[in-house]
Amino acid sequence: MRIKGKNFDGEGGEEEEQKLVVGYALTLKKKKSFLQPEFERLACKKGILFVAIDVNLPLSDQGPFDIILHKLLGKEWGDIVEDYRQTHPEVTVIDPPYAIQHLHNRQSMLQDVVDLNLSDFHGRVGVPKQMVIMKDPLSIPDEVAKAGLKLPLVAKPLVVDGSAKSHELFLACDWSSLSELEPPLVLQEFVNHDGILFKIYIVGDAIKVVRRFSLSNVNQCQLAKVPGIFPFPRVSSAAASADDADLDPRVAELPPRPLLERLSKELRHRLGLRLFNIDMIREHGTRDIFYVIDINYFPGYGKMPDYEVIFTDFLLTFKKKKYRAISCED
Ligand SMILES: Nc1ncnc2c1ncn2[C@@H]1O[C@H](COP(=O)(O)OP(=O)(O)OP(=O)(O)O)[C@@H](O)[C@H]1O
Ligand SMILES: O=P(O)(O)O[C@H]1[C@H](OP(=O)(O)O)[C@@H](OP(=O)(O)O)[C@@H](O)[C@@H](O)[C@@H]1OP(=O)(O)O
Ligand SMILES: [Mg+2]
Ligand SMILES: [Mg+2]
Repeated sequence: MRIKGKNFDGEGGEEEEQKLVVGYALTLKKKKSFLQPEFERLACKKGILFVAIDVNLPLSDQGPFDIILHKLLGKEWGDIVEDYRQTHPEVTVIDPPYAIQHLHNRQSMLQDVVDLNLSDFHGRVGVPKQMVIMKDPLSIPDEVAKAGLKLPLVAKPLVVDGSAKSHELFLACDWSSLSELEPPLVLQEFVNHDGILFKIYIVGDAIKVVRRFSLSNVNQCQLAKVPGIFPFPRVSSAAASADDADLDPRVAELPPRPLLERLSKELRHRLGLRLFNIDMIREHGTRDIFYVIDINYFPGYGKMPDYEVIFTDFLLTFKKKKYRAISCED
């Protein structure tokens, strides 16, 4: 007998609380950073139960789930999730593998920002001039010159597959060194941005923006003095936030809220994704010229302030009238 969201067994009057069951398929690293004890506790209090998916067992034999969250490498896993999505329309799979795939290529990931053409809405949002090099490193200087790109350039592996190598970036400061780079890659003009980057986290309809430290400006004089290609560290994914740093207010000023809302909403729809973040920089010497340089699927939400509450609220929007006899201790 079901009464007002409770399930009674009819005999001893035992109550079974309704649970929202969230199956997750995440790497160990991601599980550790995302499923922090405080988050799990809060979610549990709100009736959300996280269940680990065993990737060695058929997905359909597990559950039942209300929601599936996933971020694992490889096409094989993507195919399994896509197949499950097709055959289990009653389960909310966050997000569709084909939509996530779009962010695995550094060229296609920024295409929607270009198409969006946000040129006069509380500021301008574009992407740095960039080109793709598929092969033949020796031809890079010529190709770059033909495309009209200016030095310095940021060289990024074309494919982002979650591996450490796909995050190995280089700053290329002179023409001849360009041939030392390893295609396939994206070459992107380096945009001076006073060393500060805005990470815009999206969780469904929610938006949270934080400041992170980034690369310092590079001037033409420095360029002439230091020819070559230089690897650079993953400065902006460090946990250290620049939110409390003593910054020039013109540099620290967050991008206008209406612009962030419009950009996030558009990208959510165009990408067909609910969980991602956008790396955005403000061009040095301007107040409202912004560039999107990177978009990441299911980023490090553990570093997002208030992520526990924001994520719990997001999951609760999928709450369905289902009653299950699973307790948080199971
Ligand atoms: N076009 C650019 N102009 C200036 N700085 C840039 C540019 N592209 C990248 N950077 C700097 O390099 C960092 C890494 O670049 P990017 O975010 O594209 O790499 P990633 O490996 O995808 O990083 P993430 O860890 O966020 O996934 C940026 O956070 C920023 O500090
Ligand atoms: O390492 P963290 O948990 O912080 O998350 C990072 C995440 O790594 P993980 O998914 O393996 O955890 C990265 O994913 P891949 O591109 O390598 O797939 C990428 O999204 C980064 O941008 C995230 O850092 P953030 O941009 O949010 O600071
Ligand atoms: Mg980035
Ligand atoms: Mg990235």
